[in-house]
Amino acid sequence: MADVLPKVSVRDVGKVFSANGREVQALSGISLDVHDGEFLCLLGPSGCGKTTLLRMMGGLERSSTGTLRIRHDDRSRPATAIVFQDYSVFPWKTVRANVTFALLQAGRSRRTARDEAAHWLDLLDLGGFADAYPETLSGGMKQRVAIARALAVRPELLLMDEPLAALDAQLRLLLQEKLLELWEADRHTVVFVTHSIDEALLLGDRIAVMSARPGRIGTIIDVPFERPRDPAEIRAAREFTELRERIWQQLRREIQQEGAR
Ligand SMILES: Nc1ncnc2c1ncn2[C@@H]1O[C@H](COP(=O)(O)OP(=O)(O)OP(=O)(O)O)[C@@H](O)[C@H]1O
Repeated sequence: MADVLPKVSVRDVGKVFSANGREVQALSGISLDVHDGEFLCLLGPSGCGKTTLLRMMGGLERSSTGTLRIRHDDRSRPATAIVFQDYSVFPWKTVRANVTFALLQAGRSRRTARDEAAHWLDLLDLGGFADAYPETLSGGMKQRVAIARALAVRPELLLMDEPLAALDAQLRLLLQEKLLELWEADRHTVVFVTHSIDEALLLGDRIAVMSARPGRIGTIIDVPFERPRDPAEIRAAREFTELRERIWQQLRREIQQEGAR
């Protein structure tokens, strides 16, 4: 009955870090399911453990308590791929080689890797920069390389940790729209960490709002906008404004509580 199991199943997960003889309880009692083909956003105050939870899903961190399971059905695809905030691309490789390398690692033949890399670079409007090195690119372009690389290997679960946070406001809007378009074309499972309520409302199917540290899942909001979404229409909708305010009030309380401790 693999098809009824969630893609990601998190049960009562806690995480304690030990640093400089001090223990930090980063997460506590996290339970959450992510379903096949769902775009789930994690939103929460700074330091509430969003990155920690995402890194656990990507196998980069172990939980201290509880269980976290990722359902991996198709062994020809990687279980996960991660896009970080800081444009983590190989600086010594060209744009094309960055993407081709990931595809070779994922088991593609050299020829298929080259063809698929070209396809993804075109989709991310990087076709004209295939032979450039990352240092010659803007932040937005570097991040598009990182996104192309992650999407190209077709992971069963794509994890994104504030991928647009370092971009300027206009570029961020453009890349949000690009991500929306690409995601709606094939609807793979995504967990996306963001600080932006607007971004979460535009992209997400559900938004998990976390409490201040130790992070817990506070509420989970179903985003009511139908797909495919038109960004301009969504941003202008009354429901968008109302939901944004509701989520902000909740975040505000969490941030104030954190500040009062
Ligand atoms: N390797 C580590 N060692 C010690 N403490 C850590 C480590 N990683 C994270 N922490 C602590 O765990 C808590 C959660 O950190 P995390 O980065 O997951 O939060 P976040 O919600 O992603 O924060 P932000 O929104 O600011 O990026 C913080 O208090 C952080 O200092």
